[in-house]
Formats: sequence, C-alpha cells, structure tokens
Amino acid sequence: MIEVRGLSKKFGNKTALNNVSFSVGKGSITGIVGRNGAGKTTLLKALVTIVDPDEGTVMINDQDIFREPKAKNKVMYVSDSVEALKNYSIQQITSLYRDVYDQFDEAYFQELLERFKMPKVKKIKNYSKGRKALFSLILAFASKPEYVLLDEPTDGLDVIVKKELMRFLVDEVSKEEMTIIIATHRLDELETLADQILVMKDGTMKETFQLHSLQEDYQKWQVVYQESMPEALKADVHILNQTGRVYSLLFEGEQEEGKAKIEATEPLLYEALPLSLEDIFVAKLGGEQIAE
Ligand SMILES: Nc1ncnc2c1ncn2[C@@H]1O[C@H](COP(=O)(O)OP(=O)(O)OP(=O)(O)O)[C@@H](O)[C@H]1O
Repeated sequence: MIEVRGLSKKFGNKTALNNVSFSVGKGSITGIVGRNGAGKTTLLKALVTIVDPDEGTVMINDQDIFREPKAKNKVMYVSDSVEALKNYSIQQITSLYRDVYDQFDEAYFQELLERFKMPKVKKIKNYSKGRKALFSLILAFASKPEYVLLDEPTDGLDVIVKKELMRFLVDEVSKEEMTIIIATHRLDELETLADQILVMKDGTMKETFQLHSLQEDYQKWQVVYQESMPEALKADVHILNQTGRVYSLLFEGEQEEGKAKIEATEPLLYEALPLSLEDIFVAKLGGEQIAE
C-alpha cells in the first residue's frame, strides 16, 4: 500500500504540491488527472524521492521512503521522457537493469519485446518516439516492481498500440498483483482502466472518485421542456449543456430520486444518457475542463 500524507513542495515561490494526501491499495490502478502544471509529475517524482518534499510523508508497505531508502526499491517510475536512455544499446540497458534490479526477468523482457512487436534496433535512439516510450514501459515491467508509476504512458503511441498497452496493464494488475499509478490528461483512457481517480488542481488534491461506484452515485439525463427548465430543479442538478429547451443534466444521488425530481417538473420528455467521467469532472469543477 502507498500512503501519502500532507505532501507539500515549493519551487521558489511556485507551489507544486500543497498538502496532498491519498492512499493506493495493492493490486489496483489509480489515475491522477489534472491540467498542465497541476503537480502530477512532481507528485510521482516525490513517491520515488527524485523530488524531495518540503513537508509530508510517503509510506510504502508501511515504510517511510525518506527514512528507509530501501522501501522505494519496490517502486518504479517511468518518466514521459526517455532521453536519458537514448545512447545505449538494448544490450547495455538490459545489463544495467539486471545489475540494478534484483528481480529483473530477462525472459519476460524478451517476451514483452515480442508481444509489442518491437523492431530490432542497435540503439534506443533509433526507435520512434512511441517505441521509445513503449521500450521504457517494457523495461519497467520486466523489472517486476510492486508499484509502477507511469507519467503520460500513452503519449506518442498509435491507437492500436495504446489498446494493446491498456490490455497489458489490466493483465499485469490481475496476474501479478501489481499496483499502477498513471498520471495523464486522457480521462477517456482511464475510464476503462482505473479503479480510482485522483483529481489535481494547482498542486492540491481536489477530488477522489472510486470508479466502481460512479454509475450508482451519478446519472446523466437529457430533458426537454415546453419552455425552460423550472428554477426549482436548478438547485438539485448540474447543467452540463443547454441547447434551447433541451438540457443535459447531471444528478448526484440515486436513479429513482433523480427520476422523481425530473418528473415533478413535468418535462415534455426525458431519458437517461450514458455517463462519462468527463461529465462528472466538468460538473464538479465548476464547468472547467480537465482534459485538454
Ligand atoms: N524543477 C522545477 N523547478 C521549478 N518549477 C518546477 C519544477 N518542477 C515543476 N515545477 C513547477 O511546478 C508546477 C507543477 O509541475 P508538474 O510538472 O508537477 O505538473 P504536471 O501536472 O505534471 O504538468 P504536465 O501535465 O504539464 O506535465 C508547475 O507550475 C511547474 O512549472
């Protein structure tokens, strides 16, 4: 389990993390979403002591990573930039990883290179941008860490490889009891993947959502009125969209309760619509888009 308590970090006058607390259970996928500069990368780096926080603690399996440096060996951070590796050959990197990570599994590494149809190249720099990103993911998973922190893992990957990667992440979590944290702008990708979503804004943790209960906790409705939506309903719903007399509404609460409230306003017609994470975030964060 990862437990973060009261993490704060300033760079000069700039607050990158402000009293951030959350926990992540084993064998789960957590998404951290937020706009550019929200503090996602700083948070991930603090979890592996690349960033030294001004305040707060990070406990990994009940060990404080700043007091017991060995604790962080269970965690692998995969940066969104692979520049550091580019001048190495695949062989050099493999032997480096073998030396540094006790659990590095060479056979699994080869299996993953094949699974993702990685072309044979002499040096990492000969890979395309997407392939470089994929290569660092393969290295990370072949090192068999307990926790993997991925920073924008799908950047530069084409749609097919992205889908393959998503399937792979889900497999790893169920098969290996691995725990994955993904920082991303891409809400739509997390929807099918994450168990929990953490929303960051300006260095603070704004909201935590458990995805399995979202469909029970929220509903989206499309409602059409003869003239306009009665004022009385406005206090109970978030208006996601309005085009003339047609409204998309988000209701927080049980389905039957939402339905009864809408029926009581005597609309011309209404129907339930499929709910997306984006709808909830737009409503929750005062109409401000998170994804870009
Ligand atoms: N080493 C640094 N020196 C100075 N400021 C920094 C440093 N690292 C991060 N920051 C600042 O801290 C804030 C949080 O940055 P961070 O990279 O963590 O955000 P992010 O959510 O990962 O953004 P992005 O999605 O653009 O990668 C930003 O305002 C950034 O400019």
